[in-house]
Amino acid sequence: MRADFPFAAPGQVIGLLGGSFDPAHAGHAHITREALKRFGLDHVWWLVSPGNPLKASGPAPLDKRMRHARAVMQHPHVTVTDIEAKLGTRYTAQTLAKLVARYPRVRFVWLMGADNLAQLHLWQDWRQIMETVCVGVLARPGQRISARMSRAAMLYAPYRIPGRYSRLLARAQAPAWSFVNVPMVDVSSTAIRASGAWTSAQTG
Ligand SMILES: Nc1ncnc2c1ncn2[C@@H]1O[C@H](COP(=O)(O)OP(=O)(O)OP(=O)(O)O)[C@@H](O)[C@H]1O
Ligand SMILES: O=C(O)c1ccc[n+]([C@@H]2O[C@H](COP(=O)([O-])O)[C@@H](O)[C@H]2O)c1
Repeated sequence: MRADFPFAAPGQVIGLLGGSFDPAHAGHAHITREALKRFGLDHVWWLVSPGNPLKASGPAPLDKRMRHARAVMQHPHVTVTDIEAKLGTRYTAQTLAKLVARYPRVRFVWLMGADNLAQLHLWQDWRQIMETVCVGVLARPGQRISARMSRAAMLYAPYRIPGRYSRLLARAQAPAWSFVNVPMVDVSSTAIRASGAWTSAQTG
């Protein structure tokens, strides 16, 4: 295994939080800490995306986003990575296929905020994602209803693990997903960008 890919021991359960992180903020850090606890994860890897395939405008340079993400998320069980740039993937289904092949004895759980569950049916090969890994969804302000009524939530309703049993997700067989009603932090990258603070930020 190449040294620039993070280490994971056989049998470990790794949560993957993909995002633009343009910029990373307290909401990302909060759901990551909650995910570690609520889904019984050993570790979380942040996948700082080369660029969301559904977003028209490109994000800030990857190295700037990585530096800032590392400053925001300092936790012994969290690693900030640019794995997708290294793998040459942008679509989550492709990323997961490559990670599963590269780490055959590791269990991956895809993590996302409720807004992403509401949109999941627009992602490339989204059903393949649901069939490949377990999915942990964390509440986000204003998104509870759209997430619960989403196409993904409806179609995969029989495979939902109730939030009170969310720790079972780590050992479940895909398809399986769980929505947890964690306390919410009302922060977004959009709002930070709109404030101008990120454009002028010199991180690192
Ligand atoms: N405050 C939050 N509460 C819950 N989930 C969040 C929050 N902020 C981000 N997330 C989740 O983190 C992941 C990465 O988010 P992303 O980097 O797009 O941040 P964002 O604040 O949603 O950005 P933008 O405003 O540019 O869309 C997504 O799954 C998103 O749902
Ligand atoms: O695979 C797709 O079609 C796809 C479409 C939209 C978003 N994603 C992924 O979803 C994650 C969150 O994206 P974002 O930009 O909302 O932070 C990030 O890992 C993206 O690569 C993936």
